[in-house]
Amino acid sequence: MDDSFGARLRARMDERGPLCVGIDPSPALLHAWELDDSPAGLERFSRTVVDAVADVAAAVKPQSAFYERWGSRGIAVLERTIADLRDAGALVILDVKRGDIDSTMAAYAEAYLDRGSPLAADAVTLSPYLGFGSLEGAITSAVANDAGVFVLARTSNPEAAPLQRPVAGQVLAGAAAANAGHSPFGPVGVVMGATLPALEESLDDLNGPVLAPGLGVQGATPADVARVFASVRHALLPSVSRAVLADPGRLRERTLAYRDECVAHLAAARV
Ligand SMILES: O=C(O)c1cc(=O)[nH]c(=O)n1[C@@H]1O[C@H](COP(=O)(O)O)[C@@H](O)[C@H]1O
Repeated sequence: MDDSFGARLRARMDERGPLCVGIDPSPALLHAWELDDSPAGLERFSRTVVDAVADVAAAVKPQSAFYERWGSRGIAVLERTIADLRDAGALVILDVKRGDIDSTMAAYAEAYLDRGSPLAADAVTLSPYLGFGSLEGAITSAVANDAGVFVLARTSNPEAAPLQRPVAGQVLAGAAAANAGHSPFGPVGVVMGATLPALEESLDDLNGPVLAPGLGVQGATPADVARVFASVRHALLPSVSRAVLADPGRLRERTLAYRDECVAHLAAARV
């Protein structure tokens, strides 16, 4: 059986639809949930999200920053959250946006991708701004561990374009080269913001998944995502955090609503 990240992700997307749900326990959301801003609050928040969405999302994406705020106690909660997600059958994309050079990058890969690590996820987000080649060790490690990486290409935030536009072609070419020959997807996904008004770069040769955060609070709708990413609809993972997390009583309902809207708009989208 093919146990690669690409095969596992493909199976989840076919089974559950394409939605990725973020776990972003910000101080504002902890407050809205009437939880303490504390490791105990983080843990309660994370467990509640895991219970509500782990079996309906294609992937779940914990945002490491909100756990790192609490130092070792926060990281301990993140470890348990990753374990809970895996026990519940969810694919975990750990959002850490790491990027560094040779042995340092290798240490990050060991922390987040090595099967034996307490923080091992199915995939991590990586930043390519030390050169796409600096990620090579992490990509090799991902393949060896049946894991994946998502490399920032065109992010959802408004200030990103002047820096990223000139180099996005290199990022996409590097990802496509690493994915060549893999089926159904290679190990290297890319991050393309759901808020992008249009695709300026072709994703036709990527042969990898496309993570598109920015649904909801950042302004993108399922219709926008379907319009912009119609050409790669089978590889698209739209991602939402705050718009689903805002109300603890409606987590599952909002997840299913976003998922169903994404499925419907993607199915109807014209290339
Ligand atoms: O890598 C990411 O997930 C990411 C990339 C990007 O371009 N934009 C972006 O918002 N994200 C992350 O996706 C989440 C978005 O959260 P919401 O705006 O609440 O849906 C945050 O954890 C961001 O760090």
